[in-house]
Amino acid sequence: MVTVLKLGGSVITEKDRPETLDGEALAALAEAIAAALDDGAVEDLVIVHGGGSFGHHHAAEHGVSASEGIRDVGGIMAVHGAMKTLNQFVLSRLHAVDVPAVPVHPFSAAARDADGDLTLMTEQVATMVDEGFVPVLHGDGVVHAGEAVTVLSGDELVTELAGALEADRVGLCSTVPGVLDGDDEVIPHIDDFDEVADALGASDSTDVTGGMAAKVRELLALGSPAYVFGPDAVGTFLAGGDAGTRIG
Ligand SMILES: Nc1ncnc2c1ncn2[C@@H]1O[C@H](COP(=O)(O)OP(=O)(O)OP(=O)(O)O)[C@@H](O)[C@H]1O
Ligand SMILES: C=C(C)CCOP(=O)(O)O
Repeated sequence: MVTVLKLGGSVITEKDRPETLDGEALAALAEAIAAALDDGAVEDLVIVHGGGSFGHHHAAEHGVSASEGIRDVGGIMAVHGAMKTLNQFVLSRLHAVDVPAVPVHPFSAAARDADGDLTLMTEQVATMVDEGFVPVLHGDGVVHAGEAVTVLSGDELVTELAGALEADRVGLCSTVPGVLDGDDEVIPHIDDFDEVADALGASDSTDVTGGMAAKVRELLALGSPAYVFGPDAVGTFLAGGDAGTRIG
């Protein structure tokens, strides 16, 4: 029973203040994750986190997105370095509550071809899980044929991992309580992109990878149900309950 959980960058950081952690939000999520592992609600867990004010500010500053690449090593290292810093914060908070979290830096484990299609090494993630660890991956830069380096979003990693590890449950924890309709009410279930396309916008803050519309598209392509929910519902999701919006 593999669960893939993404901690949104907009949840664990102050998204509009460069390189600022939301330590309280991260600690609360770490507690909920530790509790779910302790009481056996979740057996095998893979965590992915987004960029928030660590990755996205540098990516915007250096003009790199998921499709527009950069070759400048200084810019590449600014994005990758900031994401490694954020990853270290996430690991530390998980270690503080005895979650056996270990890092995977996607820059060194992935590539895109000229069409933008991603290949991600997942054998090491599977072995980490088999050995009782909780791998923690993150949005990152990725080498991209013909573009040098582009941005690899945490959402894309979630999709890849869910397929490769045959995940039973997939969850994206964001700042919103779910995908919202035109009246800001949570849409309980989405199984068709066009039905909700009008309500889906970009992110409110600096985000080079696309906000809610891109998430819904990625999750609908999964083939297994996925959930988008707010930080308060992470325990419900990990316990196997219906949290926020079910997609697919
Ligand atoms: N219909 C919608 N329902 C909910 N959120 C929406 C909608 N349309 C746009 N959004 C925006 O999408 C944001 C969530 O996407 P965003 O990419 O910012 O989140 P994240 O995954 O938590 O962050 P990161 O990409 O840094 O990991 C919300 O905060 C909101 O601003
Ligand atoms: C901007 C970078 C490097 C990470 C993007 O990951 P996301 O926040 O999941 O979209």
